[in-house]
This record gives sequence, C-alpha cells and structure tokens, in this order.
Amino acid sequence: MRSALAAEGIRKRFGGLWAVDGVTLRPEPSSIVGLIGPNGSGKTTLLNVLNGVYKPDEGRVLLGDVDVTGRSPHQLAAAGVSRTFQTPRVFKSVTVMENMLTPTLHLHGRRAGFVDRANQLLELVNLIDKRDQAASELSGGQQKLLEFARALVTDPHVVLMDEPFAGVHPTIKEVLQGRILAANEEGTGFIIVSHEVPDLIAMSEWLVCMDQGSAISEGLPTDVQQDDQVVTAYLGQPVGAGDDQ
Ligand SMILES: Nc1ncnc2c1ncn2[C@@H]1O[C@H](COP(=O)(O)OP(=O)(O)OP(=O)(O)O)[C@@H](O)[C@H]1O
Repeated sequence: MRSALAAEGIRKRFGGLWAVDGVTLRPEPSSIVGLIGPNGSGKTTLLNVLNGVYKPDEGRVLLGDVDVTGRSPHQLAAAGVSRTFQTPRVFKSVTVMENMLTPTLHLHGRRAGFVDRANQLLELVNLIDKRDQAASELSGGQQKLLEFARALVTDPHVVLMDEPFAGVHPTIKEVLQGRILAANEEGTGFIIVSHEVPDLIAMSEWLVCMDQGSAISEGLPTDVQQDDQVVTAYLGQPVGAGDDQ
C-alpha cells in the first residue's frame, strides 16, 4: 500500500509575496492529481515545499500519517517522494545507467535488484540501447524520459512532476503519458503540474486549480474545468477547450 503526500494549510512567502497562501491537498494514495493555474500562481513553489526544497512558513507536509515537514529533498526521496523538473536534471557526464542508479546509492544492500529494475524501466522508455552512453548524448526529450525513469527506480509512493510535457516531441509525450499511467496502475501516485490542460484533464482523477497562491477550485477534472472561478483565472477562456496551453 502506498502513502499519499498531502499538504495541510501550506503558506510560503518570498519577501512580501505569499507565493503559496494556505493550500491544503489531500490526494488519495496512488492517484493522479493534476495541478493547473495561470503563470505565477504558486504551482512550482508548492511542489518545492512538497519535496523539501522549501520549508513552509506555515502548514505541514504529510506522507501518509507521518509529518515530513522540513525534511530535505534527499530525505524525502529516501522516504519515497520523487521529483522531475521542467528542465530535466540529469547528470550529463555520466552514463544513462549511472543516472538511473543515483537515487539508490544511499540505499544499501539491494543494488542488484535496482539494476534489474533500472534495465526494465529503460526498456519501457525506449532508452535501453543508450544505457552505456553519456546522458549528454541524449536529446532533451530523451533526458526527460531518463529523468522520469530514474524517478521510478526506487518504487516511490509518489512522483511530483513539473511540466512533463512542455517542449517535448509528440512521440516522447506519448511514451511519457503511457508510462505515467502504467506506473499509476502499479500504485505510484502522481502530482503533475502542467499548462497542457487537456492532456492533464485526460490523465487526472482529481484536478486542482491555483490562482495567486490559493487553490481556487478542486474536484473532478470536468467539474473544475467548468468552474467560473477557474474560467476567470484563465482570462475568460474555458480551460482545455482549445489548443494545449
Ligand atoms: N525563489 C523565489 N524568490 C522570489 N519569488 C519567487 C521565487 N520563486 C517563485 N517566486 C514568486 O512566487 C510566485 C509563484 O511562483 P511559481 O513559480 O510558484 O508559480 P507557477 O504557478 O509555478 O508559475 P509558472 O506556471 O509560470 O511556472 C511568483 O510571483 C514568483 O515570481
């Protein structure tokens, strides 16, 4: 059974600006939660609080029943909270396989199992042939796939993803979407920030819309999409009604 990562009354301030201003999220374990909102609404800051990059000024982060507020990204990764970034953060000078194994380095005694798992995941994201190449030889899209596969290697409770589909080729996007859904079927929970609202609506069981640091609407994606406050936050455009954006 996987644990959900929850936010309780999170507030985070930069100078005079409350970038996140009292957000509570209580996802079901093993669910896909989509997080949308206009630029600057606090989505990335919330992810940064959830994986320990920032300590919140107020509120708590819970992994299952455990209060993990203030733990470092490293500690949270070890506890089962993985993260991917808008610009993939892979170690370019080492091989694809070495990248896959970096999250396991501090976990002792199970390395052989992780190598098998890493091979399996590389197979699933079509990077197995690149296993012994330096990550710098991968395209930007392939680096996103590598970062995603690496996030799954330790079998996390939840993966936080920031703009996974931004700027990636449609073929790679399709692989990513398929692998997210497959990992979710196996029990991994996701919280995904994306401006590609139609894609996110199609994948998410629960959608949250932020505006000016607050969660202004949450619920089933089709309901949130039609919420007047959400439409207004997106400058009068029904979200997900047009092109991806
Ligand atoms: N390190 C920081 N220092 C100061 N202000 C920050 C910092 N990080 C974010 N902010 C501010 O906090 C607010 C929320 O930013 P954040 O990046 O979380 O929004 P976002 O919803 O992820 O935006 P986008 O969709 O454009 O990525 C913005 O006004 C931003 O300028």
